[in-house]
Parts: sequence; structure tokens; C-alpha cells
Amino acid sequence: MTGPHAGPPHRPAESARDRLSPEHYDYFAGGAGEETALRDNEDAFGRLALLPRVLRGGAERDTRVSVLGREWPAPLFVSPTAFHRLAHPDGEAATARAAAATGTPLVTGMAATTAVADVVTAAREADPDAVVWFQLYLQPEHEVTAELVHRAERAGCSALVVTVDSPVFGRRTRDLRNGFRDLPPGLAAENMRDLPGAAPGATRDIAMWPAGWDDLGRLRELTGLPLVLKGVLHPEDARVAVEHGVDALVVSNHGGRQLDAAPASVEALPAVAGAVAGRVPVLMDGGVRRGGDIALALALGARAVGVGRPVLWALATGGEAGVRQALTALREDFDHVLALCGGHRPQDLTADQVVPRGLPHRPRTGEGAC
Ligand SMILES: Cc1cc2nc3c(=O)[nH]c(=O)nc-3n(C[C@H](O)[C@H](O)[C@H](O)COP(=O)(O)O)c2cc1C
Ligand SMILES: CC(C)CC(=O)C(=O)O
Repeated sequence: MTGPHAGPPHRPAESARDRLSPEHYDYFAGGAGEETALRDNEDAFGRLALLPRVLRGGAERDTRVSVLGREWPAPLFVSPTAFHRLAHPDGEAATARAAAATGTPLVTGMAATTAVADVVTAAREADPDAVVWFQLYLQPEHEVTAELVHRAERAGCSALVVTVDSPVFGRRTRDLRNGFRDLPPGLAAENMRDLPGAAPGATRDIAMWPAGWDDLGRLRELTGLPLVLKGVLHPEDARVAVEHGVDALVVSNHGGRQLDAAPASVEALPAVAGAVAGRVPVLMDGGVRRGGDIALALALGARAVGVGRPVLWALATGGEAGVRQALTALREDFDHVLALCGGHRPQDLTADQVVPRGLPHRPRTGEGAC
């Protein structure tokens, strides 16, 4: 029997590659070093299988999850990625409208090519209650960080996602090879415009520097917004983060773009979730491409998962409608997997349902072996 998805496999990255200049495609697709962590994010999901439960009855499914006081329709959000106007002229505004139209929370990046106020306005056009969070790299000059935070607050963002995996910038092999360094004329990191210490109208570079827990403390004093730490992989850092009063964590290796030797996000997830022990929500991103990946991550302790590149590929190929379709498809796929696992709600997925693929190797003894 052929189902509704019969036909050639959908390869979003390949469709996007046909639309983008090679260096912009490489910027989006690439990772650090030998791209080990990049590849492993997806491969690690492939090494895991889900054990479905049976005869669990027919209660209505409900995919909603609660995160920082808001109900999300599904355990899915859009991770922050830079420079959406390299993917499509409508850029972050299109992403924001699509995310909002599907009820998917959006984390807009500090390195967006659209200012945070315009991103939130676009999201609210599609849904006045849209959830938009702002991703922040702490800057060495406190007044610059403060101005960025105040802009995010004024725009109506409801949380700050502080990316902490970038004390230095990752070595992106493809970008170095291509000599990709600057945005084309007409595009800029708009949030970085008119910040303290820069000439009027000019944009500042985003600094990556080794901030410390004290800097996080200063951020805590600056704003009442919930703080979400993104890029935590070590369980001890997760514990310390909770002690410092962070409101949520994102287990992430930055899509394989920072430490190439880092583990796949989904492999780091169980230890972090164990260390946090339910005190704050644990989110994750990296390599999530289908409903089964979402289910695996939830079973291993995530409250919700983020997607980065899938949104960029959808934006490049189909603009706003493309992103809407990609997010809807992921959500529907998750709902389908949940049903097949015998679950009714995201919380029904449990760690005992996750097993490695492949049988463990058992040496044959000779006698009795058949
Ligand atoms: C092109 C690109 C740009 C990114 N820019 C940022 C960024 O500015 N800030 C940040 O915290 N993470 C950034 N990330 C990492 C994403 O937030 C996310 O961790 C990662 O993309 C998840 O993996 P996935 O692409 O496999 O879904 C970027 C990722 C990509 C692919
Ligand atoms: C240009 C950077 C700030 C964004 C990026 O490429 C990343 O964080 O991976």
C-alpha cells in the first residue's frame, strides 16, 4: 500500500543547496573541524530505537508541554540561527510569521539580519500571543549587553537564551576554505546597530569571549526575564547553572559548529537531565530531523527540542510557507510516533523505551551453537 508520503525521499538540504550560493550553503550546513560533532548529532539518533508500549487504550492525544509558564502546542521550538536573509529575502520576518502561525516558539538570534523588534512584530502579525525568545552572546562591555537585553525586553521577548558554548568562535572548515567572512552589501546583523561605543548607524561585531558565572550573575541583576543557558553538555555545569538560578537549559553542541570533539547532543542529554533532576526544564537541539528524534529526546529527559538547519532549508526553498510546512510536518510526525509508542502525552515517553540499535555481540561458544 502506498501512503500519503510515497514518492522520492524529501531531502531538504539538497533542495536548499540548489537555491543558495555555495559559500552561503556551506555556512549554514557546515560545522567545526572535521565535522564529527555535526555528523554525530544525526547519527546518534540513528543508533537509538524506540520500544513501543501496547494496549495502552485510546485516550485522546495531547502534545502540549508547559515551558516557563506557557503552554506550547508541541515539544518543539525554533533554535536561534544567524543570517536568515542569506537564505531568503524575507529572512527572519518570514521565519517568525511561520513559527507563530504554527504555534512554535521562536528563539531569534542576536546575529539575526532583522532587528528583534521587527521579528516580534512579524510573529505577532500571525499570532498576537506568539512566544519569541532572544538569544544573547554576553558581550565584554556590560553596557552593550545591557542595551541588547533592553531591546529584547522592549520588543516583547519573554526569555533570554544565553549561549555559553562560545568562549571563542569555532573553526568552521568550510567557511575558512571559502573565505566566507562578511555578509553581502545590504545585509547586516541588525541587532548590533547603534550600540554604545559605535558610530551612529554602524554595526558592531559580535564578540565571542570567555565570560564567567559572575557575568551571568550581572545579567541576572539586569533583567527580570527568565534566563535559559544554551550549550550545556557537562552535568556538573548543569548543576551549577541551576544553583545560579537559571530557569532552563538547552543541551546543545551548537549544531557541531563549536567543539568538534563534543558528543552528540542527544548522547549528552541523559546525564544533564539526571543532574538537573526536574528542577528546571531541560531542552535540547542538534540533529532533530523527524518525529522519532523528538520522541527519543523526550524519553531521555528533554521537555522540548529545537531545530536549526531544517528551518533554514525550508526558508531557503519555500520562504514563509516552506517553514510553516516543515514545522507542521515535524509536529504531525511526532504526534504519529507518540501514538505508535502507545503514548497519549509527551510525558508518557520514558527512558526504558530507548534501546540501542543492533544486538549486543555474544561470542559463540561452539558447543550448543546452532
Ligand atoms: C547557520 C547556523 C547559525 C547559527 N547561529 C547561532 C547563533 O547565532 N547563536 C546560537 O546560539 N546558535 C546558533 N546556531 C546553533 C543553533 O542554535 C542550534 O544549536 C543548532 O543549529 C541545532 O542543530 P541542527 O541545525 O542540527 O538542528 C547556529 C546554527 C546554524 C546551523
Ligand atoms: C555568526 C555567528 C554569531 C553565528 C554562527 O554562525 C553560529 O553561532 O554558529
